[in-house]
Amino acid sequence: MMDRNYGVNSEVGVLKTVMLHRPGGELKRLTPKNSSTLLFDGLPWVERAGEEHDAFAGALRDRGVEVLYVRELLAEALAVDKGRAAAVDSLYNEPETALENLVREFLDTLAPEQLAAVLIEGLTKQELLDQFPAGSTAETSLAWRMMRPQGFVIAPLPNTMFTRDSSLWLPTGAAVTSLAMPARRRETALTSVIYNYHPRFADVPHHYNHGLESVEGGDVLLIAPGVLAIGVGERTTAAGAERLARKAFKTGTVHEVLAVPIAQRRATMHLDTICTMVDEDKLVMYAPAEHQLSAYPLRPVGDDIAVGEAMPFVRAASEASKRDLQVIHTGTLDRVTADREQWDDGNNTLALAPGRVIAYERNTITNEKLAKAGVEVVTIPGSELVTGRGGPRCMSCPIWRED
Ligand SMILES: NC(=[NH2+])NCCC[C@H](N)C(=O)O
Repeated sequence: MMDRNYGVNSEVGVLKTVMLHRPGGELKRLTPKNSSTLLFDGLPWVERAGEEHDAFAGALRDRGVEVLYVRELLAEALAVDKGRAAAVDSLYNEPETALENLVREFLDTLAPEQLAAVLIEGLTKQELLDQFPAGSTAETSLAWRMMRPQGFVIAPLPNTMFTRDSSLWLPTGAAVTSLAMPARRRETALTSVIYNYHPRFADVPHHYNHGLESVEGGDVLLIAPGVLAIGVGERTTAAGAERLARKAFKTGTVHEVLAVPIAQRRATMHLDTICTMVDEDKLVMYAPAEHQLSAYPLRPVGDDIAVGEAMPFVRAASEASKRDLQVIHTGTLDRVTADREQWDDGNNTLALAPGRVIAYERNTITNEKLAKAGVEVVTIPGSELVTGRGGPRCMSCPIWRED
């Protein structure tokens, strides 16, 4: 690890480099009609969301973290011919149609930055007609003919700001994940383009890919060096967790994986909506989960794996990490505050270093409890960002942490 500037071996090691996406035009696509399909619980005020996100990035930079942006990395990867071809090809899985040809022709006219914007923000029929009046060449396409002007020729990706989910990093390299929800699947195609074609990542080994069983980064917690916890629920399947575990064991850097069944509900879509590590021996957790969560320990045995008996999660995590883990509860013990602050991502913290986390300012009770437990809490605003149901951990993909 010495001379590499990537790799993540714990949730709390000093954060050096992180990938974010500043939300923009793709959020302007959200309407009351499409927001739930696009996985938002409200319609964010887009400009304010951008400002809140800048405060998040600023809090990271002020503490010495290098912030990389998806849009810029993508544009740089699209400047590579093969990267551009892969990105455009990822839009289609059928043989050519008149509409596809038209879109391809239009995309060919775009500079890398513009192409990156369209791939994230999407493109409507009307926008295509305005920018590329040759639209009539698609008259032989039924899809084109029947599409309303506001219909999407390229669907927007409003969840791009949750960079946690479409890839994750192990000590030895990156794993592009396989997203479960149709509204998000294309995000991983773009993440792949970045990791495959951006010169910064040229030498990085890949440990998963987006064609495999579904796994989302929000479900994967590196609770201690060499120990992964993987939530199995709405977004990550048991088969996905098993596949990732096997691949992680092959890297030689992970020696235990805890597969943690979680309820298949929106409020608990990922393991990191239920708990996150705030220090080497502390985690913040939705109180009812402490006694409900269980874990199946997986260990490598030669080329295969052994699956142990399910046991209480906190005990399994303490044993695997050889630490007596202390649980700090979200909100208060009455279910109302706990449910509210869990829903608003009170336990979705991002560790900057052991005992130092970024959290939404709105979850005042949880933040107070963290402070009382000796955790330094750096707060950021999130009134608009929270409408997408994700907090500081979901909005960040650590690429490099110190060991
Ligand atoms: N790691 C996370 N908890 N990510 C939150 C993702 C939120 C996003 N709107 C979704 O439903 O997919």
